[in-house]
Amino acid sequence: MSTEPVASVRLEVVPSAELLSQLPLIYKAPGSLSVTCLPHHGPARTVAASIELAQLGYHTVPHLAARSIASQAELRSFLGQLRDAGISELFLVAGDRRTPAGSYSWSGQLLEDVKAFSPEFSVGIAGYPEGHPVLGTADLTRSLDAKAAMASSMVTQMCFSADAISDYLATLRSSGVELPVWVGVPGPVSIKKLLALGARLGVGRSLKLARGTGLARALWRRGDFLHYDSNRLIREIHERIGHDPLFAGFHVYTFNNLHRLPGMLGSLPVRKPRALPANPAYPATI
Ligand SMILES: NC(=O)C1=CN([C@@H]2O[C@H](COP(=O)(O)OP(=O)(O)OC[C@H]3O[C@@H](n4cnc5c(N)ncnc54)[C@H](O)[C@@H]3O)[C@@H](O)[C@H]2O)C=CC1
Ligand SMILES: Nc1nc(=O)c2c([nH]1)NC[C@@H]1CN(c3ccc(C(=O)N[C@@H](CCC(=O)O)C(=O)O)cc3)CN21
Repeated sequence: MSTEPVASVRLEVVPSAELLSQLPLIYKAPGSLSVTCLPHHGPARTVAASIELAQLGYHTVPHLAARSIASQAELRSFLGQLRDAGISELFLVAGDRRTPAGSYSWSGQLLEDVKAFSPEFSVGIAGYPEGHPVLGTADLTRSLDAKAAMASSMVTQMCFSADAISDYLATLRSSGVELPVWVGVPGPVSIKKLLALGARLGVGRSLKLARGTGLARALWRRGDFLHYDSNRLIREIHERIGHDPLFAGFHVYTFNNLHRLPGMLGSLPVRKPRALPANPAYPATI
């Protein structure tokens, strides 16, 4: 019998009208989804889309960006709507809004209120295997120390290095953080978009690293400089940390580039569903 570990997968999607009609065609419920909260969208859009996706039967994890939440009253209202839709897990992050919309300026503050108002939610927080372009290591460590005890899991920022992720898990463990880690990897996306978004989101260091390693090799082997295929990176990460008890699975940043997802999901080293439905979906479901 193979001792090869299997992984779970979760897709990160951006809320949009097309998503709700197109996603079910290629990724079947009850797969897991993580729904972004971008500054120019605002949290109400994330909440509304998450509720619709949950109603379609997905395990849905809305992002709540602290700096985009206007007030405690707004937070209570969002939590009530999400709970009523059967949603039980959130991802809390500071968010990229330059000026906070209300009194929440970082995710620890938001986490405290979520736990005070609706302790039944489990909460994921962000992790940075390669640091953050603006926040220093001391800031990140302080923030993690403050949040870890209230959190149930971590999602890592997009990263192209299996070594960096493996080292990060070791650092977490040595600092006593034992949260299950969803490892954030890019999905199949055009190189142009990846570079543009990466620079804006602050994953420049990772991208620079990737040019010399996994990214460049993957592109070269495929003879395809237009699209990035993260299967190789995923395999490398899986080989390195697939057996680690802290490894929760892959969090795939899809950027809603759905048409290339089937090929990627089909080749992931993921947990297969126990019983295949009559018209099998891609096996990348939990
Ligand atoms: N990893 C991801 O998926 C996402 C990451 N982000 C980025 O991550 C940053 C940090 O988010 P968390 O890990 O939740 O950090 P956090 O909320 O735990 O904050 C860590 C420290 O950085 C400070 N800080 C956070 N955002 C700041 C900002 N925009 N300007 C000035 N100081 C700030 C906080 O006051 C705190 O001292 C966001 O601001 C954003 O750049 C945003 C959305 C998603
Ligand atoms: N700093 C930071 N902020 C984030 O929001 C973020 C991260 N990092 N790291 C990982 C993921 C990736 N995220 C993103 C960011 C942008 C798009 C995106 O598609 N942006 C489009 C606009 C989409 C729209 O308006 O509907 C763009 O062209 O900017 C998707 C996911 C969210 N997450």
